[in-house]
Amino acid sequence: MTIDLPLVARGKVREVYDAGEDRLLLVASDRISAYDHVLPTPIPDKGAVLTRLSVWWFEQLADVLAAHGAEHHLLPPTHLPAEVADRAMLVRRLEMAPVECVARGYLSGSGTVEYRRTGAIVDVELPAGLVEGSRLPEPVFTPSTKADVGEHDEAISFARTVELVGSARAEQLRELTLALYRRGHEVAQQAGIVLADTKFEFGVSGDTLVLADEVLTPDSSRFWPAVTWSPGAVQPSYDKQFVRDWLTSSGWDRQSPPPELPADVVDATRERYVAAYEALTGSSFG
Ligand SMILES: CCOC(=O)Cn1cc(-c2ncnc(N)c2C#N)cn1
Repeated sequence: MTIDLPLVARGKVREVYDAGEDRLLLVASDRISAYDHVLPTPIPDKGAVLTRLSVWWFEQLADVLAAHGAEHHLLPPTHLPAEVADRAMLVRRLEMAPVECVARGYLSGSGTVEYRRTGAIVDVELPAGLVEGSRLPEPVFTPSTKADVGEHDEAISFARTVELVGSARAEQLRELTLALYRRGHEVAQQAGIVLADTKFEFGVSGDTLVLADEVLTPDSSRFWPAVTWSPGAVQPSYDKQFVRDWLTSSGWDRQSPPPELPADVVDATRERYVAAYEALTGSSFG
């Protein structure tokens, strides 16, 4: 598949193309990553489901954005290249803020590692006695700087965020990130999904803050099934658990190139992405 546009950036599972006239084309692939590896077997429709979900969230979050004097970057889907139309977003090209805006409502992953080491996540103090999967008393803003391809983002303090974007913008990023997370968590809860944490990216257009990137997808967030939520262990992933369990049972050493997934794991995983979309939006994926 060749898109006749200049490639701007390539991530693990997505590409960004220059669509001209200050616009970009964000293309979500069917690739899936697990244990920091991109797997060789695509999940059919994953790119389309996650794109449709982002588009739906941009509409759902419009009131929260407006209440904070912010906008989003999505443009009407005109003239999308046919071969990627169902998994591409045409967006405004922005000056991107050099901060990954992470909101956490639960303790997990790198947050747990930091907490175990210091009782906090960088400069965000947390109460004693929390474990992997614990719900936090209040959602917290734990920004990070964008790492190079293949590296993990590095958590930074709010003071460092202020150095990077200025005080007023840093306050606005924190407030808006937490407001967007709260809305997402509320909607997800109704759908039987725990939105444990998420990462937003923002840009600016003139002096206006603009929500960019993909939004509240299982690739930018931790989705846990609500029915199995039980603090004290790594929580099952809503969408990737079949893949994780099969990779573990396959004996893969998590260092060498990962093995191909069997068809039943691919099918079950595709179904989880579709199920998440249909539970959140109330619409059939089709
Ligand atoms: C390959 C994956 O990398 C990314 O998506 C990160 N990224 C975001 C931009 C961007 N740059 C200007 N304006 C925007 N609206 C966006 C967006 N979204 C570029 N890379």
